[in-house]
Amino acid sequence: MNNVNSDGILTIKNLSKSFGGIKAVNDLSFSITEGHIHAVIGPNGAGKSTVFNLITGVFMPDNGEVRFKNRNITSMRTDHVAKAGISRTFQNIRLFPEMTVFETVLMGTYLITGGKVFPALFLTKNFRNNEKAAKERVEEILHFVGLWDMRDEYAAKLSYGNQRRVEIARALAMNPQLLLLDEPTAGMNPQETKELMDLFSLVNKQGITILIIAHDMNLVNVLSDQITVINFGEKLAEGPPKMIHNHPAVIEAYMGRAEANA
Ligand SMILES: Nc1ncnc2c1ncn2[C@@H]1O[C@H](COP(=O)(O)OP(=O)(O)OP(=O)(O)O)[C@@H](O)[C@H]1O
Repeated sequence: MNNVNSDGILTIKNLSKSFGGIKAVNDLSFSITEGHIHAVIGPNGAGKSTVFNLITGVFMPDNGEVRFKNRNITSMRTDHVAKAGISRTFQNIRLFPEMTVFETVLMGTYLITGGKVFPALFLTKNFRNNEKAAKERVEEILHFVGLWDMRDEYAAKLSYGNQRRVEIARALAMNPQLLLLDEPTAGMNPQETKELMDLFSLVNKQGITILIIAHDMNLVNVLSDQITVINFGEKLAEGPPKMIHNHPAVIEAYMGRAEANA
């Protein structure tokens, strides 16, 4: 189970993390191929969000390694992980109530502008050039995600589906090579889900590799190239959607023993 392709854009090797007595992630290894949409699925409490938090430096692993583009990023600070080229959205949408859509996405470009106080205060030429480039980038992204007409509205007042788009736009503003999406369609209606799936495909076609956590089997079956199934923090199965869909251990873990036997 722990054989991993170490040529992937992101490789996790023997990763473990416990909280008290709970092994949230247990000796987990997998690798994501550049350009793929890779899904991580599993029942509630399986350890999916913990994996994201270990990749992005929110938690330090007890054991194991995270490599991004052949660079060891294990336990790297979250802002350094973002600068290295990994950005993410959260399971619970995190938006500032007093910021417009444009301002929120502009925040994501601080990696381009540097976000430094001195040049901002004295409006240095460099700062103005960076600021102009950042605003142009935000405009481009807002058109891309379909939010340009809502740019001056408060982000937190938009529909749930559009709030999620703002989060995705903010993540894209950081120019990621790898985008991590933690249950991006949770709480969405079928129409919003369909539209977001189309958006993820478009993002992927721009050359951005995607790692997505999802509960919705249909979503991952349609969207992903590869699926890693985890349960109790361990890898249960891995493969393309067709293989995972019919995997008895996955059906049992994911949908319950009764359905597996039906
Ligand atoms: N900060 C924490 N402190 C203590 N326990 C935690 C913490 N984060 C996660 N856990 C525990 O680790 C286990 C894995 O949780 P995690 O949130 O990673 O699972 P998940 O697969 O993302 O679940 P869900 O699908 O419900 O979001 C759970 O038992 C959870 O209670």
